[in-house]
Amino acid sequence: MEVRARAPGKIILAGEHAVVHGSTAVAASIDLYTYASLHFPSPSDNDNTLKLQLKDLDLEFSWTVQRIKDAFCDRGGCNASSPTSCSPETIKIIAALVEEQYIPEAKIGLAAGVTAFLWLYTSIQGYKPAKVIVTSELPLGSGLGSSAAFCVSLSAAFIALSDSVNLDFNHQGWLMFGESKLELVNKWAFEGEKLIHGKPSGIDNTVSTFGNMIKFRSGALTRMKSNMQLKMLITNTKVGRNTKALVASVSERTFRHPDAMTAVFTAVDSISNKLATIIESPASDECAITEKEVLVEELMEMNQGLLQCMGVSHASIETVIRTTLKYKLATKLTGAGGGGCVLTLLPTILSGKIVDNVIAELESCGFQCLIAGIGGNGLEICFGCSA
Ligand SMILES: Nc1ncnc2c1ncn2[C@@H]1O[C@H](COP(=O)(O)OP(=O)(O)O)[C@@H](O)[C@H]1O
Ligand SMILES: C[C@@](O)(CCOP(=O)(O)O)CC(=O)O
Ligand SMILES: [Mg+2]
Repeated sequence: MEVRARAPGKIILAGEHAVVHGSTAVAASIDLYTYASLHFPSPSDNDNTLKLQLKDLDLEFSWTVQRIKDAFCDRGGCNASSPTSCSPETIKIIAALVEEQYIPEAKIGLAAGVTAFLWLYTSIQGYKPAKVIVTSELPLGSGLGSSAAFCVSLSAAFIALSDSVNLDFNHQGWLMFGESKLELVNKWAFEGEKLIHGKPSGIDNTVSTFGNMIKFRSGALTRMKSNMQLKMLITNTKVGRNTKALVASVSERTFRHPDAMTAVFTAVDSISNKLATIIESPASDECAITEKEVLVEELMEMNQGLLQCMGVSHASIETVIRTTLKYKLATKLTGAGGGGCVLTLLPTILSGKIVDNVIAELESCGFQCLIAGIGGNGLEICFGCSA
């Protein structure tokens, strides 16, 4: 029995970081996915291990089921239908299981992902032997929500083959979960994100699960009906960073300057709400589209200024901003910042030649550019698609 799940990455159009502190944010899924497949060996395979293969990173981790049971002192039955947080004691147990595995020093950030994997698997599936294979089209640790897509795809694969679900295993091709299953996956994925991010807002796992474009505030999602075809250039500065550390640094700044930071978060909230209104409002003709794009650009610039106030910009991000400004284009960071990816709005009237020139100039600085499809489906699963 095998299932494959795929979960998209995301861009945050407005409101990152502030959303952790209760402000509104706007995010959209992108058509780059993380895939997780779950395969149970048959009894004749005589395989008593739990394996996690990170295929594109050329890494495999493996534990005997007995080793996991011993570590957890056989804590008893799992419960797929009731998402729970990993306690500090269990984090220590899992940390010991992760430490036993070889993770190259340069990729030590993966330890958080492997921790989330072990928590999600043992909580949803218990101590069954299995092989889990993960591949991803998303750059890791770059602001495109790879951590959330990882947690969503794993949770979905584990839930799809749990005893509590009734699915059509003969369905051909990609299949969407119903609303209640999506909510269950989203809750589990949030628990995984907590192990990777420390204090996530939940926006990344929510947009990865439900797809499309969403407005998100204090854990609640509003699905948006976009009336605007946004074309965004995504520039990866390739400067590595870690969301957990950046989220913590904003919290520390908020602790030191509560009044100023509250004002910053309030301003971001207004920007996100205004952006959502513009995106959702109908445009009657070409001119109105251009006017809307100018407003979006202005809001992106304002949001970027406030992200600078939060201390999460970076010299590489400023280079992208300066470069695109030469072409009169607006740019803001997306995700946690500190490097990672940056968004530039490509207005509809912009010629292909200019787009090529901007990309060439950015790539000559060592950055990587891509244009992704925005607002597609969220999580999907497939029974016949092997990894
Ligand atoms: N495909 C994957 N395999 C293993 N771990 C992953 C994978 N994708 C994400 N992760 C985990 O998520 C971390 C990156 O998350 P984060 O710092 O939030 O950046 P982002 O979510 O923007 O990519 C990685 O260091 C790793 O622990
Ligand atoms: C900074 C933040 O708003 C988004 C982080 O996104 P990413 O992990 O950098 O893709 C944190 C959060 O909302 O949980
Ligand atoms: Mg993340």
